Amino acid sequence: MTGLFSSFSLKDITLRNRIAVSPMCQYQAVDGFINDWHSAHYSMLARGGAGLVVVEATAVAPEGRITPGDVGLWSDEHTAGLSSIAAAIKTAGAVAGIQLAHAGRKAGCTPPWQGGAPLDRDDALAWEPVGPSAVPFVPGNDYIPREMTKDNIRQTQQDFARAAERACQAGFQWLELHFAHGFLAQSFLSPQSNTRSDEYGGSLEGRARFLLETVAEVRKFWPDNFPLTVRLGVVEFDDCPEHSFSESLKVIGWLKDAGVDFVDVGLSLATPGENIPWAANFMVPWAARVRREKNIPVGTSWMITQAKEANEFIQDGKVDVIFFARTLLANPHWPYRAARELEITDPHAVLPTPYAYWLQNWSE
Ligand SMILES: C=C(C(=O)O)c1ccccc1
Repeated sequence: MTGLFSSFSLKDITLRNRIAVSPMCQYQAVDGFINDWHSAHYSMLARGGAGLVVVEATAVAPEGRITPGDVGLWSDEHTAGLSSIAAAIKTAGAVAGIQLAHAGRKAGCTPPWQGGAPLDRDDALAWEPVGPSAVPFVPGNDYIPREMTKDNIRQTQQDFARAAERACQAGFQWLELHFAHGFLAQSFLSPQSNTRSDEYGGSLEGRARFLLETVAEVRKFWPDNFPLTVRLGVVEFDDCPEHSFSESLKVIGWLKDAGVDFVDVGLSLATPGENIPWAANFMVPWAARVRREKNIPVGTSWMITQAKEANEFIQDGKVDVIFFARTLLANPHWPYRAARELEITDPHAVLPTPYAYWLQNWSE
């Protein structure tokens, strides 16, 4: 019976259940390197019973970091640390995934708990952001990205490809390209941020070109038998969400043709003024439409917290995998709680043996 605790196979990879740890930036790295924080963080989440653990937005270039504390994979030297994370995730029984990112015009900021604003220009850690056009994320703000040249574009696409190659070398088996949240790829797609008049702007084909060319380059280095996925902001909640959604459906068709196997349906966040309809499960209907209209497996996230609802979304064929973020931060053993609530046979078995043994006959 399909449900939250049924397996999910894509290419040669099988998830033990439909619960994914959503990539969640920790902003604890130094020069992109993994440290004890990440080791404990990802081991904790992987031992909680999820089927897939996706490592946080990992920068493909130093200037693509959201903050100086972002994890990086722009250098061969980063591979060893991430390989230990991939190994820990797989040892715990989950599939190891990683999200590759470039924050574009949203790069070079402080972590959200320090305000999330751009670093002071005289901060030794600061750098100039880049983007499709010299259009700031905050209208009228003087934190203006440098417009990328075509050489810059090609270099960034190669950065994604080489980072994908390193991710495979590190042992990851699920790759997510971060094409959402107003970061670089999303900012090429959105006419709010891309005012280019060359082949990387203007028409939808032009605005999607960076995404499609990046997928084509990554496809050369990421094994065909492992899932190549994207997190894509599919809707801009402006005065006509259906317009951006219809564009996104076309782009998803092109991405599928280019070799994308799965879409993690996300938010655009291309501009600060979006009127996001925050509510429980509010992205599920959008994900279900993508799945139905483009015949591609999907996942989604945002304010999904209830096991019975999540189970129904899978059973009803609305989504294939659910990406949980704060639900799992709040309780890393949430999958075990969900298994009990859904009355799965041997719910304790979602946990590693040393935990499962002591919980097999336990009740509160
Ligand atoms: C740091 C983020 C990411 O990696 O996507 C993010 C950005 C905006 C909202 C939620 C998460």
